[in-house]
Amino acid sequence: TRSTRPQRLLGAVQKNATRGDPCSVIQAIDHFCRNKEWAMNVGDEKGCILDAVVSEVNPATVLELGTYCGYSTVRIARLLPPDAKLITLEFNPDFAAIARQVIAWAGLEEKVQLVEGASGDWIPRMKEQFGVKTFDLVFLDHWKDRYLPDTKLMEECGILRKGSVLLADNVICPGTPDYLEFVRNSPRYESQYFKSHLEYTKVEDGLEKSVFLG
Ligand SMILES: Cn1ncc2cc([C@H](O)c3cccc(CNC(=O)c4cc(-c5ccc(F)cc5)cc(O)c4O)c3)ccc21
Ligand SMILES: [Mg+2]
Repeated sequence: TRSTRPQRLLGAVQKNATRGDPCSVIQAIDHFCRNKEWAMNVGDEKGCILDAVVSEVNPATVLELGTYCGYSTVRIARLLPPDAKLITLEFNPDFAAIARQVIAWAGLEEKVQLVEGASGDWIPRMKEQFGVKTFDLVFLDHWKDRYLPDTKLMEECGILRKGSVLLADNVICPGTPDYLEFVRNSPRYESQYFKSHLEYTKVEDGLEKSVFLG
């Protein structure tokens, strides 16, 4: 039977990237998506903004909502200090299977815990299951209508601390209007918009960085 796009993306990584070299994995995926098949990775342009925020926060604990093929997982994990931990949630088993192999090809398995399941089910279990008290950085890139409910859930579960940074992809395209209105108007967040473009296109998109004020 015909392969899937994630399978073809993994093939491009295994063919063109060097094992243990995260930058070559990132380049191989960006080349594949720009020249062969578009895929919904955060991409190179928004990826540079993601890199800057990760470097600024220098997080010990990161939560990623929506792994997909692991592109942003690799982008983030490659910048983390040695004993930092990235937990990434993926509910789609086919995406999870590809992402595990992409993360392994980059040699970043030690820093990444990929959990198969839905954000709503796992956010309440972070403390007991993984011994994580709070997250220094959360990258939101899953279903756009889940950004707001999951942010409220993270607050309720106490996994955000004063200064925790939320970085949300696609706030313009496909768009997350309810989330944007919330973080921009809530007194409990200091929000900033980073204008960019939808991955591999000229369409406007951007990242919203929101600092939880406790
Ligand atoms: C609950 N829960 N918990 C974990 C979890 C994980 C997932 C999956 O990883 C998953 C599956 C399908 C879709 C997404 C969201 N991503 C998008 O929909 C998206 C679209 C576009 C775009 C833009 C323009 C187009 F024309 C078409 C697609 C550009 C982008 O960067 C995207 O991130 C995420 C889902 C729910 C989950
Ligand atoms: Mg996205």
